[in-house]
Amino acid sequence: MHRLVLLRHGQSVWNRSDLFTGWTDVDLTEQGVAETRHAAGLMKQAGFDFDVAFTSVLKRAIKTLDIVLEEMDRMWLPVHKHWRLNERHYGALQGLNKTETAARHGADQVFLWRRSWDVPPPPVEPEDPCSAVSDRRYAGIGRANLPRGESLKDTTDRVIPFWEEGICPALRLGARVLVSAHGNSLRGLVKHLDKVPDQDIPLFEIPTSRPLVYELGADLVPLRRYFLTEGGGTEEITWTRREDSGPSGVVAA
Ligand SMILES: O=C(O)[C@@H](CO)OP(=O)(O)O
Repeated sequence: MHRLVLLRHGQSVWNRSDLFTGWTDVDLTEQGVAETRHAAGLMKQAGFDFDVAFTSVLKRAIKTLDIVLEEMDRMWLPVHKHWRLNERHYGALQGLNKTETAARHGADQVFLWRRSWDVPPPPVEPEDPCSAVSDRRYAGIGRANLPRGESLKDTTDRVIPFWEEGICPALRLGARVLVSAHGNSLRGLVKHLDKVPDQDIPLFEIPTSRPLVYELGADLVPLRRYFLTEGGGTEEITWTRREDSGPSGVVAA
């Protein structure tokens, strides 16, 4: 059995202010730091340990990982940072208030932008300060490959190559893996791992700093998935058939 823990970063300054964040590099709030320390405590209490960690190139996920490794006295572990684990690029929505945007464009449109599988947000222009074009950390990617606004599908399509080439080899070697990333890069990974139908993924949310544990079989097929809870407890995720979504329809209970 292989164990993988997926951790969405703690509350960020822009989570607190209800702003579309995406690739904007914002910090954790005090609450985000506290809830991350708490998450580390839950993992320690459950007897978890890690051999390698992966994170994005955004400081809210990096700091979340640093806090966990410090709390678990594992600051010496190898850490790999990769832009493919970044949050979904929110295009021209980055920096806008989510509630005000819903008032302007309608709640249905904003729900499509935020939670649909394949509707991208309006793209950002390369000259816009929200664009990643002039950001040195993305210099090696090539302008043509830099996202200007991603749907969840686009995000998943760029996360999965790193999952397959960066993370799976470590799991196959027997490493216990921690991934500190973002709501949508992790939702995309969950969709891929559990083959969640497109119409059901909008219903699945990952709270900030709540360890999501996957137990994977020898072929890295998920056997069990659960959130860690207080006192070493677990909250199982069971993908159950949903009546109105056809034979393949599943939804997280
Ligand atoms: O703003 C963002 O980048 C994300 C995560 O906070 O928001 P959403 O909940 O819309 O996916």
